[in-house]
Amino acid sequence: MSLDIKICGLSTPETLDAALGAGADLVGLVFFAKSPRNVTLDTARRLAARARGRASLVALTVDATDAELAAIIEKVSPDLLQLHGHEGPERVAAIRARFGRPVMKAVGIAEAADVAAARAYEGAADRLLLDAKPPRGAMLPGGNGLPFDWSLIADFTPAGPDMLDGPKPFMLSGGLTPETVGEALRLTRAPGVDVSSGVESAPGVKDPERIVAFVQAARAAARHARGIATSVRAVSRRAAEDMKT
Ligand SMILES: O=C(O)c1ccccc1N[C@@H]1O[C@H](COP(=O)(O)O)[C@@H](O)[C@H]1O
Repeated sequence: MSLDIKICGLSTPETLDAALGAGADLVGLVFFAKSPRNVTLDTARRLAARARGRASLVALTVDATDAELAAIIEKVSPDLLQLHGHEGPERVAAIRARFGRPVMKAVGIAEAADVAAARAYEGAADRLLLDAKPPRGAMLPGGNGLPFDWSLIADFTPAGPDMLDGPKPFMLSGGLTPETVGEALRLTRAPGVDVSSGVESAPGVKDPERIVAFVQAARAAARHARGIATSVRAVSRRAAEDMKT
């Protein structure tokens, strides 16, 4: 099954182990001082060593300087850089070229124009993260536990029998929870999902049970979608064969 699941904002060995044990594909560490999930470089280095080879390690930064990114790469060696600030397409492309790591650019979505604006990053970033826009005056540009109107991105993944087998151009985030991720996947057919607040008992405090519940709910929804895609593929094949005879 090719759904990618990312658990973000992990800051302790216990909760990292819960995510890895549940089968998360990506685990995220936050490098942003204002966040309750912020980790120091030393903590990050220890967590990275624990996760290496078991899941892709993501370093989340917000308008980081080259010097800050260089320090993260030297100490933590993440597999993917998540850029969650105001980085424009040129800055994203420059970071990707300079540091030689894949880059996922987060784009806030509140209306159709934001979806169009996200397309501007498609050549510069390896992947997009379609997230809710932060509310006015919010301290954090993400990790606010707020969903956006998923119907805005209903066309981002092409419908059809191959919808789960193609490249993974984006992940969906913003207020996802174990209770809502199935519906989010059904409506958006997103090839990846990312969660932080929705698997916490308090801001910055991850709940191992909710992490497991989230991964299980997302996998169940993906299996269901896979079943539908397989049926569609079989029907298409039969129709094509009927046309030949
Ligand atoms: O989690 C944070 O503290 C954070 C800080 C700064 C930028 C982004 C942050 N989190 C990311 O936001 C999305 C959505 O999170 P949530 O599930 O709505 O809480 C996710 O990618 C987090 O990694």
